[in-house]
Amino acid sequence: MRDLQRTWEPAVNPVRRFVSAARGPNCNDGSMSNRIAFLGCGSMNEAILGGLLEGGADPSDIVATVRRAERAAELAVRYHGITAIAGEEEPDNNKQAAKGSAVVILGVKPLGIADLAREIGGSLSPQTIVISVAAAVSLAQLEGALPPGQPVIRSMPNTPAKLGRGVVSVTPGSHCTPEQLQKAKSILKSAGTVVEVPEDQVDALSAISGSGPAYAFYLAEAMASAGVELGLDPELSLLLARETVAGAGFMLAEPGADPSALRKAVTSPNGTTERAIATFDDRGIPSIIAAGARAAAERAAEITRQLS
Ligand SMILES: NC(=O)C1=CN([C@@H]2O[C@H](COP(=O)(O)OP(=O)(O)OC[C@H]3O[C@@H](n4cnc5c(N)ncnc54)[C@H](O)[C@@H]3O)[C@@H](O)[C@H]2O)C=CC1
Ligand SMILES: O=C(O)[C@@H]1CCC=N1
Repeated sequence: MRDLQRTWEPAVNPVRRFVSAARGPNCNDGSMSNRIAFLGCGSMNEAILGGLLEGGADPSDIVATVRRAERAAELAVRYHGITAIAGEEEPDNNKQAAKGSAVVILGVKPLGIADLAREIGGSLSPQTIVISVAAAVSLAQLEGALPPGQPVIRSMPNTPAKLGRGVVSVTPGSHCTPEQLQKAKSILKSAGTVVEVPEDQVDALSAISGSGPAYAFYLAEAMASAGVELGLDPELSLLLARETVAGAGFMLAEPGADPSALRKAVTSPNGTTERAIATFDDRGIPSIIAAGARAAAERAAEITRQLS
């Protein structure tokens, strides 16, 4: 097998060069390497990768696979020292990355997960922990596509993982030992708060924390549009919306923060905020949000059925 440690220098020389691996597929003492493979490094896997590096992970322990060479170059420049391999250049990229990795994180779309799991099955060590971040792909579906006995964890992260502020759920499969679960948790905690949930709660969790960042961004978009409607300059309105949602997010991140108490602290009796919140209540915003979350969870269940 060729060395996995590669870097890119597109500003100077767009041609990939290979340098020697810091660690081989297995350490000399027979233990697994520390390598973590991100197979399918798009939005979600990149966010986790970024969080791990922010948390102090060694870039030479990280390998990422993608389809396009341009994307591999982008990742290798953004996260200096990692290895990024494009399938359009090396069709066995996923197998190369999986081989010798202690942890493999599957980050392709739900429909592609089983094919990817089957593709890499023969390259995994029996101890390699396979983590899937895909919505709707069940542990049974994952285990069915991997070699018998492979340790598997179903996870549902979210994109603030990139800043180490994500929420990452873990649900161990039937062959995952407590030590392997602990190892996965200790890796994922660089990406944010790790919670363990039973599998029958993953779709609900996904509808709140997995999709949730999009709801917060949607709120910021709506606030920015509302400001323009009230006559603000669009650039100023966007700035106000972004900084306000971000600032409120920081307040929510304080230990013990209570969203209801924080809201009340902004809402003077008979003041302006009270009028806005009353309008939101009249229009049924809480039930609209609940309906959206329910629709997200139902869609996850629908995809699971389609994959069976
Ligand atoms: N985006 C999000 O906020 C969240 C996404 N997820 C899950 O993460 C998974 C990925 O979603 P996104 O990152 O949003 O999608 P994405 O499209 O941004 O990323 C998928 C990446 O996989 C690559 N890819 C596809 N097939 C490949 C293959 N055979 N080999 C190597 N690379 C391949 C694509 O080129 C792309 O870069 C999905 O299963 C989704 O359910 C879970 C939680 C949140
Ligand atoms: O929209 C999706 O399907 C993924 C799963 C949770 C967030 N994004």
